Amino acid sequence: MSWYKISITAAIVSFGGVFISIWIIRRWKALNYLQTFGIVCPNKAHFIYGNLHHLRWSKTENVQEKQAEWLKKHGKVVGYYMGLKPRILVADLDILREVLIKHVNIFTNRPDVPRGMPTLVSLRDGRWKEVRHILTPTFSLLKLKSMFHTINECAELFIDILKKDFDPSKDFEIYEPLQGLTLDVISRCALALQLDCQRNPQDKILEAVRKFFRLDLSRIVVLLVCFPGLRSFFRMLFRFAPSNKLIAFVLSHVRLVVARRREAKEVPVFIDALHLLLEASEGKHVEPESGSPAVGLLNDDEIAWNACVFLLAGYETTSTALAYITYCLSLHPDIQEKIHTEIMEKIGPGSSTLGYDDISKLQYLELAIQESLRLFPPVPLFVSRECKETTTIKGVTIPVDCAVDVPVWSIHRDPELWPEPETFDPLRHLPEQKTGRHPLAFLPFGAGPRNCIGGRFAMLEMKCTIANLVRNFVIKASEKNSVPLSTVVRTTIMNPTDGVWIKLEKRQYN
Ligand code: HEM
Repeated sequence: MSWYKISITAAIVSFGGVFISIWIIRRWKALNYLQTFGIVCPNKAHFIYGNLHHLRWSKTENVQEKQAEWLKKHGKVVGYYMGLKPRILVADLDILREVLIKHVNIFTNRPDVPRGMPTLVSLRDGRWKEVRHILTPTFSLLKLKSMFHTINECAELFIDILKKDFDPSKDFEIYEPLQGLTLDVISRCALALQLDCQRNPQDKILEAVRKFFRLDLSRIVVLLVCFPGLRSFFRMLFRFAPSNKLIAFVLSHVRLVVARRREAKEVPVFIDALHLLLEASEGKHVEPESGSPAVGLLNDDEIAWNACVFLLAGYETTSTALAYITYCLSLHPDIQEKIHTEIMEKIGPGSSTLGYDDISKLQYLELAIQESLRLFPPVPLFVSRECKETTTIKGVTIPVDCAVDVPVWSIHRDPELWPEPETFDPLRHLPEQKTGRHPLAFLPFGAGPRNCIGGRFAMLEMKCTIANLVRNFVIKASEKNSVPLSTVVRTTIMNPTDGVWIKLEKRQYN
């Protein structure tokens, strides 16, 4: 071999050696980042995955159970790594109050949400604040009142379809019909888009959003978590991915509605989210904080994406919550009967249409819904904030770029906050029972200025649906459900793995 070939080989080997050494040192340093700030990391992080394999690949436990185990063993602040990304699981409610509420300027953004989609969920810093300000009035009490008629119409159709299809001798899977219901409701209330998913379970949009939430992106997510440097490459590939096609499909429908609205220049019967978004695009609505009028305006992309996010966020979360409530009531006939008695006393028997004021009288029903949200929070892993500057709270130093994760499921089942946490007891949520309990002990909708914008809307929809259901049927337990009910978190929503099975018995009134 000639000398110059030897020197080229030697140069490549040395260059490769230096490159690999730097890569190893940088990874090693990254995986010791939290420890240098005194954060306890209970499990040794894998050089490639971090602690991903501890959380996501267990055959016996799901993510939220593993988190609960760490917190039980190692205290209320626990560090871990998703790939190289440092994260701190914080179950100390005083620290969480500082993070979610007091220091919102430092903890403004959600970590790891895909960038490039200008939605409320993923927007950052000042732009998030402006868009949140524009969209907050969408679900004010007044607007909710004007939406109630539409919500109840969909709930009544749900009951009619159940009555037509039901067979008292058969077990009935209720999660899928509930998904049709919630998509009909949110598409009408947020976008004035008349879908008919309940009568047409093959509706293309329903199928598209269903597929979107069932996509198992786990392998790609694992790669991205382990090698964040690959993100731009995958962003390019995602254009061709099925999930992107589904979003594009929903987006194109939303854009069509936007165009029709603009042409017609009509004001809808009630002011829906799309109307507010369109007004914002014309500068009628916004008071930009920056002083420059153009900054506050929404562009067409932001309108379509945010309308789309309402559709997605409002559909899966609420149908999942409703499925768990139905499940809890099927196991607790005594509580179901109390709800029925309340309906009889406050509204009366018969088949009169429910009104907004009727629903606000049903306090015990609201307590039962809250208790189901405590035991089965549909969004248990999404309350999370990225730290913009190293901050010390109650002696715990949270380093810059680290994510603070709120273990909602563990907090909701902490026996110090909730005695006998496995017991389904709606009365825990009575105002007098709440005194003395930390305000952050219950966070199914997150907390602070970045909490769920649709929480009140979801509560109204759930109360209306369950009131209609309990008024017409006795919900009975089915043996088809696993005990305890098996759940799975694919991305953000905790779904019942095999749906929710119940039996229904029609109520008879004279
Ligand atoms: C039972 C139903 C629902 C549950 C359990 C739920 C739960 C949550 C949670 C836990 C968050 C994160 C909050 C945080 O980080 O502090 C969130 C955010 C959000 N939710 Fe919901 N949600 C529900 C229904 C809805 C509905 C009906 C809509 C819209 C119509 C909606 C729209 C959103 C949006 C846009 C965000 C992001 C807010 C922001 O970043 O400013 N959600 N939700």
